[in-house]
Amino acid sequence: MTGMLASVNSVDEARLVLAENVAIIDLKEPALGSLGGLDIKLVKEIVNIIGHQCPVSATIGDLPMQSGLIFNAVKEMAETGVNYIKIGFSPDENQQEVIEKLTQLTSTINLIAVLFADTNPDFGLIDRLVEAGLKGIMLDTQDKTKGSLTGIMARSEIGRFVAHVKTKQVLCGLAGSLKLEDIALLMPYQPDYLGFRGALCDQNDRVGHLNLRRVQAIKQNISEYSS
Ligand SMILES: O=C[C@H](O)COP(=O)(O)O
Repeated sequence: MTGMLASVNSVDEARLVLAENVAIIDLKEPALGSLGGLDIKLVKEIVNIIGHQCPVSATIGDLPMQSGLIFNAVKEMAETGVNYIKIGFSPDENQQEVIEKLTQLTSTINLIAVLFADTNPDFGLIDRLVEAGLKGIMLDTQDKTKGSLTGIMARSEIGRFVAHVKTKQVLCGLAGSLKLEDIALLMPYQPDYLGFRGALCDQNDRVGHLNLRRVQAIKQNISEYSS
């Protein structure tokens, strides 16, 4: 069963997608980058409003691969009560150090690693992230001007990613400027989540406002392929 992850940046947007029964409400500030971090106080406010009606994830921002910086940002975000914290893993010689530092947190905080399809990600990282105790791995895109995940990475590679993550029995998500028509291309791989921001907004403008009809159309389309 594949669920819809919807990225939002305000109380109003969170309420809108909650009413549409999305599977995960993802808190981020798209204007600040691919994984732009939302103000911590606002995250806390939204988490309190959502209560336990829907799982909530949040990003810690597009941070460099510095273990102390990421560790502190995760700890701070965890205090908001979000269910999942998403961390971007850009190719960098410090990736292993970051993973090792995060093992101190993975028994108490649900961490999701985000690999970027447009940075030639190393799928060998999947095993190391799971061994460190992360609860899920997503594929997304870093440069939002390059188009959809399906145009950036060969579908065979996307399928290989999903299959690999699923064998590890952690959550598997796909995102990256996904459009309505990408749903049909990606559903055969049965990821746990398909994540959207731009396609939910007027004119596919990810820094613009959510459009209810677009949210409904994408939710409906995923449901049709799931049933
Ligand atoms: O986690 C999902 C992302 O927010 C997707 O954003 P995007 O559709 O603008 O690439």
